[in-house]
Amino acid sequence: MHSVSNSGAIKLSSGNNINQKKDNRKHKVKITHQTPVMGQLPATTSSQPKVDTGDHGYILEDVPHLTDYIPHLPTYPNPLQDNPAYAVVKQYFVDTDDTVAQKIVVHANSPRGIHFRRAGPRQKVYFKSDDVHACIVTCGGLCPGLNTVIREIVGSLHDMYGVKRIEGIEGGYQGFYSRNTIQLTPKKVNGIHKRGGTIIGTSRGGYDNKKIVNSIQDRGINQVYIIGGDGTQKGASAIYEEVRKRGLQVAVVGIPKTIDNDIPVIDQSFGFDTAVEEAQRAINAAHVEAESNENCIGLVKLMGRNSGFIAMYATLASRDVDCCLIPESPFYLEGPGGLFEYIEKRIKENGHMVIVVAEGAGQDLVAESLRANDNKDASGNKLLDDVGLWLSQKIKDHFKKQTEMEINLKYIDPTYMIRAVPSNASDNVYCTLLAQSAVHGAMSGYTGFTVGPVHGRECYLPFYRITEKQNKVVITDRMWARMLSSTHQPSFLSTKDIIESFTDEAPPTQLLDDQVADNSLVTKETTIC
Ligand SMILES: Nc1ncnc2c1ncn2[C@@H]1O[C@H](COP(=O)(O)OP(=O)(O)O)[C@@H](O)[C@H]1O
Ligand SMILES: O=P(O)(O)OC[C@H]1O[C@](O)(COP(=O)(O)O)[C@@H](O)[C@@H]1O
Ligand SMILES: [Mg+2]
Repeated sequence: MHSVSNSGAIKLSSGNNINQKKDNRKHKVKITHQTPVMGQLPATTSSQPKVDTGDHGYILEDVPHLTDYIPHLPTYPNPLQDNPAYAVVKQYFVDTDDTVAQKIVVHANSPRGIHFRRAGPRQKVYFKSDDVHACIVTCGGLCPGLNTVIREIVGSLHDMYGVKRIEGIEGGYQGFYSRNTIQLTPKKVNGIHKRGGTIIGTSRGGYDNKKIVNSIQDRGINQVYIIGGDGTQKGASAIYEEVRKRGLQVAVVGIPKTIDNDIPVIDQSFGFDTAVEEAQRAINAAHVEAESNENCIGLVKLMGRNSGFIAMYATLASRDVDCCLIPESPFYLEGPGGLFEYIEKRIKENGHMVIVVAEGAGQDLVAESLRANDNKDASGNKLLDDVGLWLSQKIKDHFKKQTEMEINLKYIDPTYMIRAVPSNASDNVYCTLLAQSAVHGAMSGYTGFTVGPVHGRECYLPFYRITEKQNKVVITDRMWARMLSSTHQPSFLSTKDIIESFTDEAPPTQLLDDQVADNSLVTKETTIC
């Protein structure tokens, strides 16, 4: 029997008929009374996706469980059942069959589509509290909220499950085999959410799968919490595979971190909200400078290597920005419809303007005028040329040589100031949910997964789902249109470009994948709304 909650969480259970009727009426969907065929596929070998199917096109993209490769593991009652704080919560434990729909905008005849396992505490756990030896590692660039996640993992393990042995791995992945660990206790992490950075340190590079798993095995660690971006999660997935190959009872859990918000599937990544808020300060400063000086342009560079979410949201929030440039939207400088023409128009009209540029924007243009740069950082990420400095120079040169107009340009690069701040209140709550979900998942025996909200519900996601592609701003989407209409900037796109953007790759849509044939639907229903 199927039931659909308002939030999109779908429950596969033998629930009661009254609820069934209510849901059918509410959603006007004819649901036949058949039990979904769960568990049809055999337990997977490593690195194969674990997929179950049910009726009406229902698909569960499940995450691995320790019992997939270590059968007959003993279980224990969840200690939370005796926790007074949760005593009043009705149905505190998540039903093992609860799943969350990936896409919630559907048509009457839509197949039910892809679902993910709902996160949360289970009735049975696969670790005795006294036997748990957990570790936490943070990798990649800084992001507001890292300390909050650390604090909340420690708090959840300790307060909910009575776990005492928790270690921080110092300085990212390489810390597993080259550094000492830091004992993490509730006292040690008290108040760290009010500080930026990560108390256990982070790094790029230094990933050595065998050495890391040896270290996990030698230290007797059986729960590994790995906080980091796409590179980190790829590494976490390989650690899980190696742990599984060795047959270890070790839960490997990823917590996705990216200030750029470029991780797909999840609603948003932690620290993004804080970054957008903090970016307002830089934009305000640029606006104050621009307004107070004659013919002045305030130029702000914001983070966003491949995705322009911070720039787009900061622009939309501010309303003082006249032009926002992001990696997903190519632009050009010279000629009709170009950036210089628009700047000239705005300065003539208004006497000043504010431009926001994401760090990955216009890299093709920058590369044309500077020597080719193939430099990479320690993790193998391409090092970008500074588009902010390049654009400042280009604008100055153009106005000096080509026009009568004297302009004044103030350039602000707040990158490290933004990502070094502590997370704001909303990110703190979000980090708490992520950390609690991660801990519940590991204690329940799930492994090889990452956590995150899908339509507001915390889910367990297979690693491949979040590492296979990057989340990008869809420039044929309503959100980008909202942004364009707030700045009045040119779109820099011809009709031909728009048509090509559809044919190159169909934009993501809320509708299920096999309904994406008609582009008129796609433009109406997209992921960000
Ligand atoms: N494909 C990969 N496989 C395994 N480890 C990786 C991979 N890409 C990056 N890493 C490791 O993950 C860590 C963080 O990666 P990085 O790209 O710097 O940041 P992020 O995790 O934020 O993307 C580094 O220690 C790096 O060596
Ligand atoms: O200077 P660093 O430490 O290499 O980091 C710079 C990069 O990190 C970022 O802040 C993004 O990092 P994450 O997506 O991993 O959070 C980018 O915007 C920027 O290019
Ligand atoms: Mg990355």
